[in-house]
Amino acid sequence: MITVHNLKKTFRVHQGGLLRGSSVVMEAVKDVSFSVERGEIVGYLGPNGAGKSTTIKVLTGLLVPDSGRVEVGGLVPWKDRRAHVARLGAVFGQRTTLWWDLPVHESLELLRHIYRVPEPRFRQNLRDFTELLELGPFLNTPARALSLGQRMRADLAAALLHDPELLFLDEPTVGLDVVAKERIREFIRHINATREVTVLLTTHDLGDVERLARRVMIIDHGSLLYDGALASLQARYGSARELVVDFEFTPIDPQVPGLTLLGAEGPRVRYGFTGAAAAPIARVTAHAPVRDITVKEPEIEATIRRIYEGGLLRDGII
Ligand SMILES: Nc1ncnc2c1ncn2[C@@H]1O[C@H](COP(=O)(O)OP(=O)(O)OP(=O)(O)O)[C@@H](O)[C@H]1O
Repeated sequence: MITVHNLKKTFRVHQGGLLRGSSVVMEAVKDVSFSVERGEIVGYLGPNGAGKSTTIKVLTGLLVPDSGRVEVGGLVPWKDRRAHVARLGAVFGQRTTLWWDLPVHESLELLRHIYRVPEPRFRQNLRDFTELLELGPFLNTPARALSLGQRMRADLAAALLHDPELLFLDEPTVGLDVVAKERIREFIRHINATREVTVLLTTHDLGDVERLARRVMIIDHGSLLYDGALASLQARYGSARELVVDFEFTPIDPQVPGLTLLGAEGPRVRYGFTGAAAAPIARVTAHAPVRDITVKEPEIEATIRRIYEGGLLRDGII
């Protein structure tokens, strides 16, 4: 579906004013290669300024790269712009594609004309999305009067009305409460499963990634640092699992052979371990009488932070 080979995009950045100042070349995307299969949901992650939007803009045909080969569904985005755009949809959490003063259904009608969606297909899609996204109560409301969650749902419908094969989602749940986030994620999963829509998801919300994407790509300073399963990222770069033990009494010596002591506060002691929990639990219970034990999994958030901060994957470590 998507093939990107040695993609490079630079910007000339002016310093000290356009007329007199000098300019430097900023390498937003350095040498990025990846491919995405039809029907995949891929999380595209990276800290601010990493190069995510630049990649997406090239993929949508908005920017022409300096060099590299890019094909989406057999088309070169910036060359076959019209045909390309007809096959993709996009939702940007931070802004809307709806007309601000028009009732939602009129925006959708306008998009039907722009994308030349056949009338029966439009009706069917509108029916489906109205039901799945519960658009009914606000189809007659202008976009400016929608809540953020309603606006996001209307934007998703707008992006999918013309049956795109590929969907770009940029922060699709930003600013929403947990219930609204979950509803949007459920819908994305649904259209991916039932319509085989390929999804490229850029987000800072790792909940989106955990719930939607099995595969993640991580970019930083314009270079791809990781491309693979979310699960292996966690297994390879996540911190250790944690055993939180409440002993019956404050142990005289909280050290347990084979476990890493992370901290002790009265009878509550935390240990780090890797692998299965059974053996560490047996060790702890043999050490002193135990009242309660919980296992804390390392958070994906912490793993990704470690990668950004430590440059863990840079310099050929992967
Ligand atoms: N039009 C432009 N002119 C000059 N520099 C740009 C332009 N667009 C992006 N850049 C620079 O390129 C780098 C990559 O930016 P990009 O917007 O792709 O990052 P990002 O990963 O999408 O970040 P964010 O998460 O903040 O959206 C940044 O240093 C940015 O300042």
